[in-house]
Amino acid sequence: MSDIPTILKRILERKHEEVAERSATKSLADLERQIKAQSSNSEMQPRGFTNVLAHSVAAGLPAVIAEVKKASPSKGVLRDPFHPAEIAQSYAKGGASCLSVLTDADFFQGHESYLQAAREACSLPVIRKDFLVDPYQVFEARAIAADCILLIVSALEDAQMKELNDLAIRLGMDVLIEVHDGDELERALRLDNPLVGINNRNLHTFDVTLDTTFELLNHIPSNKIVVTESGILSREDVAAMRAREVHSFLVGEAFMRAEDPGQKLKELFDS
Ligand SMILES: O=P(O)(O)OC[C@@H](O)[C@@H](O)c1c[nH]c2ccccc12
Repeated sequence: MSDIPTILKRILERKHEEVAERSATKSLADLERQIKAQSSNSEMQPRGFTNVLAHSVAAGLPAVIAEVKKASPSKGVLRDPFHPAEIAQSYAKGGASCLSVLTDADFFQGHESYLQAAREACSLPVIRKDFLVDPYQVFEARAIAADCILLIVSALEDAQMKELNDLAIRLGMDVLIEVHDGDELERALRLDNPLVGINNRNLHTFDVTLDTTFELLNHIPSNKIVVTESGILSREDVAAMRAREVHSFLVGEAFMRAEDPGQKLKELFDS
């Protein structure tokens, strides 16, 4: 992994430190016990992230994974003040299929409590958006009731990716596998997983182009659900994707900059 980009590399280094710090405070065994103790609580049951997307797509409707994100390394602060529960309710009202909540603190000003607050405020399935490099973080995701995790192919070796994927599934969560180029896609397709995210943002340079999705699309078997991620800003962007049979979208910035995020969702996606 010598050529991983500096920002991604910095983030991943920090994630390894974070896991070391956190597991010194709360052991993996403690986390597992917590998950077990919570498992009888119906509020904690996984909400079926992939299922919700699959239903929309089968009905020919756009499925929007609406992101709760205060800031990003490339754009700085996107929303201030920032109230995850209110944003979640607004998204639910606006017709979102699922939520994506950034839990990374150091680069995205996210927090685990934001995921919990957003999830409690609605009945939508939620993906923990973070940089997962260790099984500890997968257990952590389930402990805060995440319904799905993100795995970024460029951040992981094959064996690690499979380990984290299988663990998430064992814990009842779904997995969104994120790719940015053909090599990563090939690696992602080796996992038996229905959800493939194509990130239009290059994590090396932060450049965004929707062509990333258009180019990789032809190499994805039709039984996969393709989620186009990042840089969806206008109704034209949405129309261009739908014309190519891409019906699932992960959108953050366009919503976060709007006064009423759910209203903005309707503006972009209502026909
Ligand atoms: O804000 P945008 O351009 O609509 O993008 C949302 C989402 O795709 C982006 O936040 C994202 C995609 N993959 C990630 C991995 C980590 C952190 C963030 C991301």
